[in-house]
Formats: sequence, C-alpha cells, structure tokens
Amino acid sequence: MTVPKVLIADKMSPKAAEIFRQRGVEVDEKPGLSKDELIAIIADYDGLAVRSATKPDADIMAAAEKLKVIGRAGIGVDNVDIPAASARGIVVMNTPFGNSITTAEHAIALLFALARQLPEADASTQAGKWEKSRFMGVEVTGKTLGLIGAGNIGSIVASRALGLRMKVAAFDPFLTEERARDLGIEKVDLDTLLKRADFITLHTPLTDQTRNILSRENLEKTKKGVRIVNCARGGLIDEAALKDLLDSGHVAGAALDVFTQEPAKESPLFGTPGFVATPHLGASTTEAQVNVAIQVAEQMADYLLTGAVTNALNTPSVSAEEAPKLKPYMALAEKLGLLAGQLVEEGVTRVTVEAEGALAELGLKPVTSAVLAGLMKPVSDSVNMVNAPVIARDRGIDIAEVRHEKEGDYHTLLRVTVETGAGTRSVAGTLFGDNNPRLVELFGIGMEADLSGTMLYVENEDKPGFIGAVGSTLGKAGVNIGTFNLGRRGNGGEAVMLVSVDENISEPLLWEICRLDGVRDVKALRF
Ligand SMILES: NC(=O)c1ccc[n+]([C@@H]2O[C@H](COP(=O)([O-])OP(=O)(O)OC[C@H]3O[C@@H](n4cnc5c(N)ncnc54)[C@H](O)[C@@H]3O)[C@@H](O)[C@H]2O)c1
Ligand SMILES: O=C(O)CC[C@@H](O)C(=O)O
Repeated sequence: MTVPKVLIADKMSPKAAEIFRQRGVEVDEKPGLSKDELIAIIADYDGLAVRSATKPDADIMAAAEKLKVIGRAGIGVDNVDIPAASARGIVVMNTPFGNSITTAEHAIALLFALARQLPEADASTQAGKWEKSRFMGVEVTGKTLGLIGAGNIGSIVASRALGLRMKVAAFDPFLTEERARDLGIEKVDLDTLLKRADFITLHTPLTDQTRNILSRENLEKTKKGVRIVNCARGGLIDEAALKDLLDSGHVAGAALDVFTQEPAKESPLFGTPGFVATPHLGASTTEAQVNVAIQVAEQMADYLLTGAVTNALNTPSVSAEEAPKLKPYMALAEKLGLLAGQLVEEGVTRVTVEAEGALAELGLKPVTSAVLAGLMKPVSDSVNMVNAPVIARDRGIDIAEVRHEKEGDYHTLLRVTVETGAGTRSVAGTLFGDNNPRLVELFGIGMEADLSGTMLYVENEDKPGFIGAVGSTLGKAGVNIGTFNLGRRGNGGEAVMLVSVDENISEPLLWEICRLDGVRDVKALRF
C-alpha cells in the first residue's frame, strides 16, 4: 500500500501536521498558495486540508487526479464546491463541533461590546478623552435575545444568554417545541422575533433560504434600538440597509464578524457610530484551532488509511469500528451492482437493496452507494461510491433499502433487485469465511460463483448436451475455462451459466454461442 499524501493549504495549528505524521500520512504545509500554484501541485495529493482561505473549486478538483478527501478545519463549507467534489468522488468533511463554543463566546463578546460600546469607549479613552457621559450603555439582564438559527452554536449562545438572565426567543424552522423547551427558550416565527428582540444574533449557514434574512424590509420590522450580532456568515444581512438604519438611529448597534465580501478591507459601515467589526475571528481561539486541527487530521487520516468516514457532507458516515466490517460487503455490493448493471438492458427505474442476517446490523447506506457505483459503472467511467447516489438521483432512479433481521439460508445476505421497463431482476450474494464475496442467487436461481475477471453469461433452456456445446465452442476459439458455474429453475426449465475464462470473449465468439440451440441470452461480463 502506498503512503497517502496530504496538503495543508491554509494556516492551521501544527497539531494537524503532527497527527498526520503520527498516523503514517505524508504531509506538506503550504499555506497561502494562489489558485494557480495550487493547481500546479494538487495532482500529487490524496488529501487537502483547508480552513476558509483556500477555495477548492471545480478547476482545482479537475487538476486533482488522486484527491480522495477535502477536510475543512471548521464548520462552514461554503468555500468548497461540494457538487464538483461529489462528481469526482472526493469526500468533503468538516469538523462541526470543534469551534462551536469559541464562536458562541465571540457572539456573546460582541453582544457586550455593543451593549457597552466597548470598542468606541476604548478608542476614546486611549485617545485621552475620558468621555464618561458619552458612553451610556444598556443592561442585558431581562432583555430578549432573538436567536436566528438554534443549531450547535445558536444553542450554546442561548445557554450563555440564559445564564446572563436574558430571555431567548428563537426562529429556526428545524427547531422542535420539545427541543426549545429543553433549551429553556421560546420558539417563535421570524416576524415575532423581529418585533420583540432587544438583541438579535444570527447562527445559520448561508443558504438560498437564509441569504438576506435580515433584508431591508426585515430590518425595518425590528424594535427601535435593536442591537445585531452576526458571527455566522456574510450575506445574511443587507449591509447597505444596515448602514442606513444605523445612521437613522433605528438600529442602535451592529457587530459583524463576517461580511458579504471577505476580506472586507473597505465597507460603508466602517466608521459608522455603533458599528463594531472583527475580521472573521469567530473561530480564532487557541483551543478551537487545536480542536479543529486535531479533528480534521484524525478524520482525514482515518479515511485515507481505513476507509472510515466521519462528518462527511457528501457521503454516509462509516465508523472506524464499522469500516473493516463493511469492507468485504462493499466489495460484494459493487460486484452485485456490476453484475446487475451488465445484465439489464433498459433504463433502471428502481433499485432495492436488501440485507439479511449479519449485514442487517450494519449501516446500509455505504453498501447501497457501492451497489449503485457498480450498477452504473458499465455506463459511466467516473462513477464511484461518493457520486453514485447523486447520479442515480439525477437519473430518477428510486432507491429503497430493506433489512431482514432474520437469517435465511446464509448467515448474511445482500440482495439487489433492479427494476426496468422490461421487468424486475434480482441477484444475491454472501460472504464466505466472512471475507470472500460470492454470488449465491441469480434471477431467483440458486448458483454459486466468484464474480471476477472475464465471465461468460448464458441463459438457456435446460437440455442435454448444452454445457458440452458451450465448452467445445469456447475450446475451439482457444478460450480457456477457469470455472463453470451452473444453476437452473428445475429439470428442463430455465438455466443460467456463468463461466470464468482466461481470455477476452470476442464479439464473433459471442454470436457463435448465441446461435447454439436453446440459447436465450449471452453476454460477456467484466469484474
Ligand atoms: N464566524 C466564524 O468564524 C464561524 C465559526 C464557526 C461557525 N460559523 C458559522 O456559524 C453558522 C452556524 O454554525 P452551527 O455549527 O451552529 O451550524 P448548525 O448546522 O448546527 O446550525 C445551523 C442552524 O440554522 C438553522 N437554519 C437553517 N436554515 C434556517 C433558516 N432559513 N432560518 C432559520 N434557521 C435556519 C438550522 O436548522 C440549524 O439549527 C455556520 O454558517 C458556520 O459556518 C462561523
Ligand atoms: O477557519 C476560520 O477561521 C473560520 C471558521 C468558521 O467560519 C467556520 O465556519 O468554522
């Protein structure tokens, strides 16, 4: 096995490089590369670790021939083109909890900075002005904090605000009444929040639904004298409207850690009374940076070395404990998918993945991804486990997963059923000795086969002399037989054979077999 190689492309705690080396992953640290410089070297790397400065886009990924994983040491992945990564089979992971406390603390720090005008008071005092009467503040105790987004960071902010004896009203469409009760906060709609809040803090990702959530219209609906904090993402607030409302005195204060354009080297907001700015410092504490560096390096090393997937945004998670157990099933799943994909002739409309026995106790999502990757391999060169579910969905293929806790004839079984306009066909396999994938059922006919190399598939009427005829046709063509695997639905009924051969099967040879008496279908398969 070759040693995987990772590039750390942004400034990161040295802990990340230390962990990669300890885990046996080669690592280069090159923060501050331009896009062109990154494109020039990225082909060498299996992993790319970034914060927010590097923006892995489709151009960078097109040059990244070996890249398997992009790790974001942080939460927001808006700097990574996830669809482009998925299309190339690159796993994108983040570290969703490593900097949450730190960012929540920054939001609280900004809340106090606004309540007591700390930056302006500091500048004035250090300028020798001693303007005691200019800086009249407000207490936060008893005030209402309007929380937009009550996920990881929002709920930490809520708990800190409750500790400060604030009341917390949250707008988050995914917040349940039960969770709100557990957090000790009130779930409200956005208009109620805007009307009631003395302070507003934003903790949502930037999406089509949240972009401009504090639009001019919504800012105008806020309570006069409101103070606003944004430690989440630029783009959530209309910055021009915020400037106007600060100027008019409707908004008493606003603190932004994040901006629509970053780095924000200039802004109409700069210098506005009541405005406080920090340069995207939400996650910038020693503790948080060590946390995210350790997490991203561990997760990327796990994936590159063992296949374990944690906190991926474009592929299902596989724990380090499950990864070795799932590995042989993934091989079985891909082979069964590949078999089904080569045997169906019409567009697939539905795929059902059924697990029986031991497999039913494991996570099925990665197994389904492997089935789909195998299924679509005959029609796509670039399909893999990461992009297969996306491609399948884009093609309108309906996917179902079924678990049967009860063991059947085998201690573990994977069945793949494929529906097309021409009907439904299913194949099933098991693991021999816990490790060796074997086909055990083909279109409902019991048959054992090791799916590997080149194989001849023949569907025929069960009649005497047929097997000999196939054998001698292959022999005459100089094709050596490895194994002969047979199955039939009953004496004289439908029969199938899978013959592994040492040479390629030419088109004329296929035609010759096709012309044998009783043949219904013939195919050359590759595994
Ligand atoms: N300033 C920084 O340095 C910094 C640091 C860390 C995280 N962040 C940003 O903070 C944000 C929140 O992080 P998190 O870890 O709490 O994320 P999270 O996913 O745990 O929480 C986000 C919450 O937003 C809610 N949400 C989604 N759409 C919404 C909508 N239309 N209206 C209201 N709520 C909506 C979700 O339901 C979820 O509860 C992310 O954008 C992240 O990038 C910034
Ligand atoms: O890396 C950083 O400094 C910012 C991280 C932050 O924006 C995040 O989304 O985690």
